[in-house]
Amino acid sequence: MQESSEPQLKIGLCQLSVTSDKKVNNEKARSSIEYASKQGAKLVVLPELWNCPNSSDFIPLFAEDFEDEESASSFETMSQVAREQKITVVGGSVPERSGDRLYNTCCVFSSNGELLAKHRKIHLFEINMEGDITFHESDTFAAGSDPTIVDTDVGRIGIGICHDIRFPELAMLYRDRGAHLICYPGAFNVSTGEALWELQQRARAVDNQLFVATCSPSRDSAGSYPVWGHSTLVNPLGEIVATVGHDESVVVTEVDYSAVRITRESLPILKQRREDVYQFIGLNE
Ligand SMILES: NC(=O)CCC(=O)C(=O)O
Repeated sequence: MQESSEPQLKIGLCQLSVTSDKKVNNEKARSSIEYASKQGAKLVVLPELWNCPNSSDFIPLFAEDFEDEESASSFETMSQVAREQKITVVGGSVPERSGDRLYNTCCVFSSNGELLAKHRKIHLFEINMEGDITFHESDTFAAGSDPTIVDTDVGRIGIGICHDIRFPELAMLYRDRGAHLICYPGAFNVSTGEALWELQQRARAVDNQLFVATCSPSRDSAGSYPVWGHSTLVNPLGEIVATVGHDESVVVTEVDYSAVRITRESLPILKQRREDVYQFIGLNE
């Protein structure tokens, strides 16, 4: 197992209140990253759709073509602040425009501000709970089709966005490729959040014996989408290291990568897998 050169690091989870003013959102992201950095964080995670209300009216207007500096103020803000603060940024997600498509995209920046990776949300959120919530993310966004695993100054990180957390196969793939931390910027909703948000994080962490970090917008964010909040860090035993309620807040906490090795040595479940017994390919056909 390849361990990070820095086995202990501080991570900042920036649970931001999203407004309908992109400039304000960019400034909030900047100041929350600066704050986390002052507390010693070497890695920060921003929320899903932190620069834009989660609503089909706003998303096309706020979308950025990352190749075009003029349209990409959120992209540029993340790159700049990463470089200024010498901090790795898992940039939550922002709407990305590529040709005539929109993607829900997480950009990861190195501590010198270089774009290391771009994750386009793979599993778009679809829900129909009668009398409660209906949401069809695929009405607005196209789905990505690539897993994203990225080598940073602070270790090898797998990236998923919100609903991606419900698919254990993606987390297993990241674990197989050597990730010791999976970051899921997310915005679970209040109808599923209480029962499932923490459970999904702990399940992905405990099954794969790695850290899971999540970061959500706060409940009072603009738009009609009811956000659960509760940004959290979970360790490889499935324990909550730090979490927060639904208000705007920056959580700075510690990731101790040695916990991955210790957990895997003491409970070697990953070596006990019986792939001769369970084969999934073709199950749905
Ligand atoms: N933004 C999302 O993908 C929401 C996912 C969610 O709330 C769920 O229950 O899944």
